[in-house]
Amino acid sequence: MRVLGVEGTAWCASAAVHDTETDETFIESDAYEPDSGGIHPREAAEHMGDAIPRVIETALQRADGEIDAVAFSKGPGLGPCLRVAGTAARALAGTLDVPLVGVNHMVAHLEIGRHESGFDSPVCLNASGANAHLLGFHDGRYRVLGETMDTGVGNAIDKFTRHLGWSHPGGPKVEEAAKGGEYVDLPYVVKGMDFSFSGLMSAAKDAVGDVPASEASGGQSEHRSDDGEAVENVCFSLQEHVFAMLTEVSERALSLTGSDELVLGGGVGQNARLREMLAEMCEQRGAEFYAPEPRFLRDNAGMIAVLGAKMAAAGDTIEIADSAIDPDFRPDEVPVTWRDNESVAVGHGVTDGTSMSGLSDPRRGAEAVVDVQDGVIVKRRLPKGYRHPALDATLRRDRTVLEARLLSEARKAGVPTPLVHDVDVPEATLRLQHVGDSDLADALTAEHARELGGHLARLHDRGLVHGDPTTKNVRVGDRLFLVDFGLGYHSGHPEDHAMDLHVFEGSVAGTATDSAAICRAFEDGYAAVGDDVVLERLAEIRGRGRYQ
Ligand SMILES: C[C@@H](O)[C@H](NC(=O)OP(=O)(O)OC[C@H]1O[C@@H](n2cnc3c(N)ncnc32)[C@H](O)[C@@H]1O)C(=O)O
Ligand SMILES: [Fe+2]
Repeated sequence: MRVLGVEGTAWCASAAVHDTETDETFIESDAYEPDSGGIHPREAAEHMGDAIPRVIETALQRADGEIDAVAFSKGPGLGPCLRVAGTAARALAGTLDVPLVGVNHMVAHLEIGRHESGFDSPVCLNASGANAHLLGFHDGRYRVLGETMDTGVGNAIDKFTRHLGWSHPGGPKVEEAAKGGEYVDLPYVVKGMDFSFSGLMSAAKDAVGDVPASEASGGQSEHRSDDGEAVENVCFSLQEHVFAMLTEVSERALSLTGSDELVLGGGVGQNARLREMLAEMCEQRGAEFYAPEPRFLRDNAGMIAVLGAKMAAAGDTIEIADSAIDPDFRPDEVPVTWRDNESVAVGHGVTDGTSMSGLSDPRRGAEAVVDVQDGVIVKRRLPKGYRHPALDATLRRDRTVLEARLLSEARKAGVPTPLVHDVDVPEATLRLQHVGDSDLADALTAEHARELGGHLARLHDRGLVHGDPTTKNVRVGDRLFLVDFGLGYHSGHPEDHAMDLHVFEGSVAGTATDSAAICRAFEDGYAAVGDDVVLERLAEIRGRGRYQ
């Protein structure tokens, strides 16, 4: 089968032909480059109007007119651009009298890595301009295991470079400038498998200070402002922080799902440092890592044609009348018709291993290695080779200290936690009481979810946030125990409390079969003890469109 793909979500006007017999993909692209600033939706749509017919013509010539289906990006993306590309795709399917396939651009970023790697059921990190999220297949859909709470990763970096006056896109220029840089401290914000860039980007802008207009031009690494840190140092550190955050949450997703395969997708995936960190993390934990070649990472119609072919083969085509574009099309809205209903979430994962009982072999979680010595849990945060040593030392120390403190504060708030026998800060090691018989992930009932809801409400009431309350960080015995407070902190803000609930529900949606009933019981349990404002904020977080 030969499928012609059309891509036009934002900056890249592209058409491609994928041949399923030979597995060859021809791609013709024409990029929009703004004269100044970021992407202007109207200008980008004008570019689409010019370039889409041209790239389609080239692709058609290449295919000698033999096309069995036309696939196009239905969303997410910029409405004006999507409309132009969608109209062209519809017209072409009509003219050729072949079926039309509506593809989700984010799922395409993921599927191209799965296709190329031959992996069965990987976790996928999508690191693109307007998005950043982790996806895992479960119960017939790609579930969002974690994502940015504000801007996409590429857009965050591009905004920083706009502050420097550098032209769009900024990502490759930061990569270049970072080569001469040294480490400076910046904020690092990870909440379970979610993360946020806004604080980090403001701090990076503050660190460089005001950039004189005369210097704000091309994005060379020697730019220095009068009152701030050298630009190359900030670029270097920005990469170290942003990519370590993405690598950490990827590792947590591998742990939570028990998967040992990771694929990368999206334009930021072209960055060598990000790929290096992900590869090193996977190697350290014995997982496989695959990054597609650059032409399949940045926006391109090849990935649309490849997924379009799989969908067409599964009969997943649409009528013209149902082919409206959707600028907010989320990946978890797509019924996955082209895969067997297997699942990445096999539930054998460990996040920090605190849950391991009586094991002779140490177990490696996302966060730490845990073993049992004389009935006592020994939890060591070993250095992570992928992180810059200074960042690594800070995170290991701070998290060890905070974990010990929050475990005891939580107990005072009436929430069962293991006793802390000993804290060794230089070695980032805790000795903890062994609690419970299994993880909540292996004993996930509505009753337990309700009890957990109550415990989180008690924590929040005392101004404590767990930070990572997944089903793997709760132990079940005669009662529930909360463990692994390493991402915890103090806050009385409803947003932070609601994020705890969001993280728990994300871990349930990614792994459990009856997730709706579990989440209902969880929220009931929370409502019985806690503040309604937090549940209202949770609904708001859930409804937030994150395509910025
Ligand atoms: C909705 C859709 O239009 C959007 N696509 C998109 O944003 O284009 P994509 O090609 O996946 O990613 C572009 C981003 O990728 C960044 N980028 C490109 N090369 C980079 C590099 N070497 N290092 C860091 N970032 C890089 C650019 O700065 C830009 O922000 C998306 O997938 O979110
Ligand atoms: Fe993209």
